[in-house]
Amino acid sequence: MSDGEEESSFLSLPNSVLQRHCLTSDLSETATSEQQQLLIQTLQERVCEFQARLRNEDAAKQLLQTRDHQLNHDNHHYEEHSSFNQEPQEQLRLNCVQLNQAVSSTGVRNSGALTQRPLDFPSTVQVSKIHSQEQLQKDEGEQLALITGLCTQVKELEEKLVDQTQEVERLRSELGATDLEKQLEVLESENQRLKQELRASHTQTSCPTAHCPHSQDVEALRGELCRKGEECRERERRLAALEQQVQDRTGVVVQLQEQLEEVAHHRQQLQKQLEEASCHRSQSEDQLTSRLRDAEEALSLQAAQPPQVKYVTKTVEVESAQCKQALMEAQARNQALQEQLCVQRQLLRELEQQLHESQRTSGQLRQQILVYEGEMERAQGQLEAEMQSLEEEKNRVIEEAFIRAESEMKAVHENLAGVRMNLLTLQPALRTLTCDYNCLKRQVQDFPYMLEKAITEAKQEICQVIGEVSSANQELLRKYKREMNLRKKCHNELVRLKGNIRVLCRVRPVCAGETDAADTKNIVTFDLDDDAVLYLSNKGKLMTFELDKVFPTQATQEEVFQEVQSLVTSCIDGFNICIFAYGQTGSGKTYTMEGVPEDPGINQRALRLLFSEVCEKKPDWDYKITVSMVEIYNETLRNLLGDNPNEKLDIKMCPDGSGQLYVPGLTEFTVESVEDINKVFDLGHMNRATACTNLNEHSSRSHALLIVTVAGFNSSTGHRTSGKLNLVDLAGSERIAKSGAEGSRLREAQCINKSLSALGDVINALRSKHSHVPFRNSRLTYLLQDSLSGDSKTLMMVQVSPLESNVSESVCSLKFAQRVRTVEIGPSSSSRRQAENSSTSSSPTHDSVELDSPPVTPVPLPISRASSAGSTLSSTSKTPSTRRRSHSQLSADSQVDRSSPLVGDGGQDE
Ligand SMILES: Nc1ncnc2c1ncn2[C@@H]1O[C@H](COP(=O)(O)OP(=O)(O)OP(=O)(O)O)[C@@H](O)[C@H]1O
Repeated sequence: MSDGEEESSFLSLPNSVLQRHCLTSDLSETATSEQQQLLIQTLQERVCEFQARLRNEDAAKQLLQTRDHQLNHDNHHYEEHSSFNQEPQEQLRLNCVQLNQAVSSTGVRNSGALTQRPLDFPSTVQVSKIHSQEQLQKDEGEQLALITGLCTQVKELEEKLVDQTQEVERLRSELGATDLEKQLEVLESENQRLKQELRASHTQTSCPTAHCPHSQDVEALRGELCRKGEECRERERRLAALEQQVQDRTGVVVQLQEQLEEVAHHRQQLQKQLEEASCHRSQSEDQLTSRLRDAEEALSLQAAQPPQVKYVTKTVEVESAQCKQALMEAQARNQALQEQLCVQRQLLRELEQQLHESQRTSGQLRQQILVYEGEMERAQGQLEAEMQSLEEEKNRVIEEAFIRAESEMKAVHENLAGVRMNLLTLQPALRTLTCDYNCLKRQVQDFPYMLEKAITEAKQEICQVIGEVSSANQELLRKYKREMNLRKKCHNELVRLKGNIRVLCRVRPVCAGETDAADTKNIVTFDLDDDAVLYLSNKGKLMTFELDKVFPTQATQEEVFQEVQSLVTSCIDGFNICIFAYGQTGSGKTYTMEGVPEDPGINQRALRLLFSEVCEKKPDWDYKITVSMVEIYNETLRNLLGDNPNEKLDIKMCPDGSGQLYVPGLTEFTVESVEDINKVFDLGHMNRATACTNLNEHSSRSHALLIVTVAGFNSSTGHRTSGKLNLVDLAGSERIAKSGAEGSRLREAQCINKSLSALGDVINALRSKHSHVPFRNSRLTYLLQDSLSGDSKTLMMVQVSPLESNVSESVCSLKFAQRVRTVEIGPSSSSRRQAENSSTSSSPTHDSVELDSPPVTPVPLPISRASSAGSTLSSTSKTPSTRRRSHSQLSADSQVDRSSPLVGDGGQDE
């Protein structure tokens, strides 16, 4: 049997019962219709009552929707304010929203189910049988179990929410007050305290700190400290922001919790209402059941009573019309009730469909709840992991900051201790400095007065010292002049003692090309004990020659120059000097005078010595050195430094009537260095070479003169000096008979012999004090007139060849040299010089006159002719000497021994 059939039978039960009663008894039918009416009224009242409850449930549903909307709004607000751990929070928020929606929908649907359930009971009460009632009770129990399960889940979710809230609170409390944070706070407070101490110490020691060696360290540490403080403050700000976020989220969670509590409370109210409705339904059910039972009992009692046929028949007969009418009406009402019952059945079926849908929705919601729970657990796990990592990160950062702050604090402490120590050590120094400063301040205040006083005293002292120095300077200058004159005189005397005419001899070595020849036997020997003696082996006889000095073959250019440099120095003092190189051709005259580039001779060394001497006398003396080069060939005078080397020069007398000679057109070059000398020598050699076809032969047949003039001026004394150094490379002295010359060679030889003979005559005349000195017999003596007369000094370097083939010429040269030497330094002359020395010492007046007199400027080129023009010796020796004597200087020439005539071998050829 189906449910519809059961319900139909159940609903039709009263009618069948009534019909049966109507057939059996009119009383029972009347009672049944009244009961049915009462039942119908009761059912109608219950329907109205459940409709009112349905409206209440709709109102509750709207209230729940409103709260859901508020929850969504709060969740949205929570989402907007969430910035910490965005992803897990977002997930949590979505889960909460879904959960809330699920709870809301579940609540709504449950409430809907609950609101629909009371409608079931009247229908069930009216139409179901006992087993149908049990089925309904079973369904109701399932729904109640479902609601209870949902409530349990809601409670669990609430508990989880509470747990999460507590966890958040715990984390927030941990964030706010961990040990590390406490340590950090302690460190920060300690940091602040140290900063204040450091600031105070810095304020107290602002001045000493400027000199503190650790000030830079302190400044650096202070900067580091400020930086760390900034970091701490930044972290504090971040921590405060995190706390603020946590507080905000906590507030949101609390709000959500409150809303959930409200929802739960409302749900509990609804549940109570549901329970009340269930209770009320069960009561109504019980009442209906009892009434039905009473009605059945009444029917059974009525059926059990003996039938009263008569009365009934009568009654039926009497009341049949009325009963029929009532029956019709009852049937009509029954029909209406059946229609209503059909409607209610239809409604019941719809409600059952809704119940099924609600059950299906509940299953889906359960699954969603499970899904949400899983997601919530996962989100919670992620949140816990994130919180754990954040916690670890926070602890690590705090530990690092703590360690760093500790080390920095230690360093700051150490530096502070150092600063304190420095302060302690600086304080005494500061006191000392203060005392020194005060002392210096007083000194500075007194300084102007002291300075003025000191300046005045210094001025006086300086004036006094200047006066003393000036007088001492004058005295020194006077002494200097006296000493200079004395030195000159001494030097002059030394040179004079050596002889005004000195004769040296130099023997050249055997040259490389001469060693293989047959006549290369060395005929010259020397005395090892006496460097003035030379032995010459001539045809088996050993001839001895004594000269002033003999240079052996191995003598160097420097050694030779050592012997002549005193004469060069005399030139600076204003004396005229003549240095001759005499000897046969190839005996080494040019080598001695000019030398070779790598080993220069007397000419260049003399000029170098002049330069060095002149430099030493600066700045008192200012010297000018000029150079001329002249060649005399065949009694012709040629200017070797001029533009035209073939131009012939002449010796003329000055037109001013002074009687001095000069050489018009003679070129002079001022030289100041060795480079100038080399240039002049190169120019002279070049001009000499252009005027001849064979330079070697030409040089052998001509005299070469290098005339050096040294003019000095003393700016201190105003004195002037002028000396002339004549360096003469004479032509070869070999005899014509031996050379066998003819023609031009014969003329050359005649000119050479003439000039050499004239030189011998001049020296002889000077020696003999002849009234006439034949200077004009040759161009050579005429040109050297002023350098051969007076107190001039002459050095004759006799060059000798060591070869046997040249022995006769060597003998002639040596005899000539020895006679020249004899003229000056004969025994009588030496004794006279000694006597002169003794007379010098015994004649102070004469000596004082000589010593105190400055050197007289000798007659420069142009050459004075006064001596040669003089007819007597006195006049000859007088002219230059007189000039010197006019400057209180006596001529040594007056002491010359005139006993030995100079008519030697040099004139043998004539
Ligand atoms: N002391 C010496 N040491 C080395 N070589 C020397 C020396 N003297 C001369 N000679 C050499 O002897 C040679 C002849 O010398 P030098 O030309 O100087 O003679 P001279 O007398 O000037 O001849 P002339 O009258 O022809 O000019 C040269 O080659 C020179 O180098």
